[in-house]
Amino acid sequence: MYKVAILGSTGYVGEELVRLLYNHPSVKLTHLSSHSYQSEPYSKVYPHFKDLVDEVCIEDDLSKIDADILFIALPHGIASKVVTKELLATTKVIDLGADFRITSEAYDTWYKVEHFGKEVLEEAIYGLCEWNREYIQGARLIANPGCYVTCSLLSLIPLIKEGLIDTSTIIIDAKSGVTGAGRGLNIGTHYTECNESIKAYGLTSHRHTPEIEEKLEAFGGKKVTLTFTPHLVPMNRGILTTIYASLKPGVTNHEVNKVYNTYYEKEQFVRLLGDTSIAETRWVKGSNFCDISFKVDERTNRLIIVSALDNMMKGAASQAVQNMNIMLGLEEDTGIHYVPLFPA
Ligand SMILES: NC(=O)C1=CN([C@@H]2O[C@H](COP(=O)(O)OP(=O)(O)OC[C@H]3O[C@@H](n4cnc5c(N)ncnc54)[C@H](OP(=O)(O)O)[C@@H]3O)[C@@H](O)[C@H]2O)C=CC1
Ligand SMILES: CC(=O)N[C@@H](CCC(=O)OP(=O)(O)O)C(=O)O
Repeated sequence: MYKVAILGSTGYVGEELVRLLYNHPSVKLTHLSSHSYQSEPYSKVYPHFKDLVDEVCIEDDLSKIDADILFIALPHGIASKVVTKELLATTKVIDLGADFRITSEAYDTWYKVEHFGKEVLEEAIYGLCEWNREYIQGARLIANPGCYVTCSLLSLIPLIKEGLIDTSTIIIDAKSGVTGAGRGLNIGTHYTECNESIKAYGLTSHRHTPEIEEKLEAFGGKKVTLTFTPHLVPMNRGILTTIYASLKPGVTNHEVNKVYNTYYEKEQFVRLLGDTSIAETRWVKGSNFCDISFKVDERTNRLIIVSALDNMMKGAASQAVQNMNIMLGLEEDTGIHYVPLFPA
């Protein structure tokens, strides 16, 4: 049994990690950290864990944590202080925040907080499992991708890699459930402020933009500058990305289908709906699936890709566990092969 610690265990992503790892056959949850709930039983913070996870939350003092694997589910800006070469010498780390996902230059520009871990940043491996397995296997530090980013990258990388779309025309119109904003109090996610309304935010400035562009270039092989506009939707979970791009001359529906199949046919967590049904957040809730659908608009010569995943699962916690499974040489679907929850 591998010993696992979680920093930020009381946040939404931390809670999802606890749920998944509690059921994971190869790990034992040994340290659940919290600032606000120190010395409180975890099941008091989240009563659905009663009689299941009653362990007491501890402070996030790493000198008191002896774990084989450390998940960090803290707001960005903290992990870069916590992760050191000394820590990595004894512990595999999976960070679910943004601190190790992008170059330090992009981080400085878009996050505007000091990065304290530049010495370890260069050894971080980007944990987009379907595209980076080979490197994840030997990694000591994983940067788990962002939720909007996972949905966007899985949809776009094959098409860019195979030159099917004009990379100067990409527009990602994305929607997120409210859990995407975390559990902390925030006026924008107060019930009366977000219910019965849909709003766009972060126009031209959302922090996932550089992550999407950087990784499309890394995995797709072409420099991309795109428009990314996220929206907050009054639902608990889910990411839906509707992506528009002009097709290169002569590219047909058949070719798009073929390319997706080439890359994802054998991927158990990417489900291809082709152009026969359209991806929806409800069909992936509580699962590690990313559903991808598309339609060629022959009138405008534009491709429209609609993809969905659960922001707390494939967009965060279950992808992090998938990364852990790869790092440890376990079956990749161990503890994360859930049928989506419906109705939810
Ligand atoms: N929500 C989502 O869908 C996704 C989130 N992420 C990323 O995962 C990370 C966690 O997100 P999420 O769970 O949503 O956020 P939450 O706000 O729900 O949880 C954050 C956690 O960190 C602790 N915390 C807050 N501030 C501090 C601080 N200053 N120092 C130490 N601990 C602190 C909080 O609890 P306590 O006070 O008990 O310590 C809480 O446990 C973030 O980096 C986020 O960007 C990534 C993908 C998707
Ligand atoms: C709805 C909402 O507010 N979503 C968050 C993104 C989710 C998140 O936590 O960001 P990372 O994936 O980078 O960690 C936002 O737009 O900032």
